[in-house]
Amino acid sequence: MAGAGFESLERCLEKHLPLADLQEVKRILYGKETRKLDLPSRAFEAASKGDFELQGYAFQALTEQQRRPRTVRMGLVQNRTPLPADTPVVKQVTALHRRIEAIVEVAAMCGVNIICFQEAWTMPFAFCTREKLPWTEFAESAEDGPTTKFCQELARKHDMVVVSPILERDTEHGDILWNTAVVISNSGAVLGKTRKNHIPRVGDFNESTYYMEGNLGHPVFQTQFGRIAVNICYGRHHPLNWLMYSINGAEVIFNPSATIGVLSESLWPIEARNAAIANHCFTCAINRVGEELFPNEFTSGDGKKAHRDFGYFYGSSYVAAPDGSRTPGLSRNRDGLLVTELDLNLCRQVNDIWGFKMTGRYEMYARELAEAVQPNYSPKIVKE
Ligand SMILES: NC(=O)NCCC(=O)O
Repeated sequence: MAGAGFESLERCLEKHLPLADLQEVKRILYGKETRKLDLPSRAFEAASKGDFELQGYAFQALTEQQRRPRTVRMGLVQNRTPLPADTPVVKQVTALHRRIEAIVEVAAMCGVNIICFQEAWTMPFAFCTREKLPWTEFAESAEDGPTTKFCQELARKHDMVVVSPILERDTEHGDILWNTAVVISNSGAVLGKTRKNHIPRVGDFNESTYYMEGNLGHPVFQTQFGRIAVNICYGRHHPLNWLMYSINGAEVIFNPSATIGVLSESLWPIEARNAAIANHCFTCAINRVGEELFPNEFTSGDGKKAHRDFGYFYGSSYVAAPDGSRTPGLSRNRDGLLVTELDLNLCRQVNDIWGFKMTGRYEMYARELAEAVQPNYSPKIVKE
């Protein structure tokens, strides 16, 4: 399994394919070509100084007679945890705040309207350990914890909507933990929060020791820059999860994630992209980067030796559009900011062509699913 040595699929194709073949391969693998965004040179300079990658692409929609283009810029941030996992908790959180602050500065130079960070961005992805302290100390209030306050400052300063996925401690309800994304308006107000609906129990991703399946359903947030939703990590394997955000009107669905190569790298380019196609919306898939080493060994319940690392988080964040086109991914091995310009009018334009909302037969599925979840249901198998 490739680690940091393999930079990205795109670089590999560009390096090895003759130009004519490369164009055809990209047409088939990536759909209609996204235009490179002309981002300010000072943004590239700041990114290079801050040692993170900066890429920018634009998706086009057709010009309409009665609606003006609804052009907005999204920022996706992928990053390593800058300090070792055994550093004191507050130091780690502060280092992450400083890192993200620098990346958001560059996003602001690039005119980003909505920015989203990776899943549980204020901490190492410690859920594999199944230990409680110190990891549960990374949990914070979604409404007024230090990270939310930090993001409110960013939102106000840069007139930017901030999507901040954190480990939430809900002091109003028994001090319990949730895997939550806080959505902060560009005014600086907390617009609301959404919780991870599907919790993995796969190998080291056995997260149910910490929090249970979200209880907030599928909220969509009306922002000044479009209607957004957040489908956290493992939720991307569940087509109905994407569907419900889309039914509630999401035009852009973020998928902040933490996932490793050995488990999901071949699924990664497919799932969020397929969700964009199936639901006539944009999807933004974000993954963390690098290896995280924990102080104590843990096992994965698979008979293999105990280990202290999780595997390789392969980055590769990308955006997919309702017409099936997608940006190249950020690299597998560097912190990065992906800036994309979207015309949200594309959602309805593609809906009018393919008509999945119209042909979806939701009433039939609602009826059949309502029957199928009954304890006395017997599957409709026709036998001789
Ligand atoms: N964080 C998380 O839900 N990871 C699960 C692994 C995956 O969905 O690829």
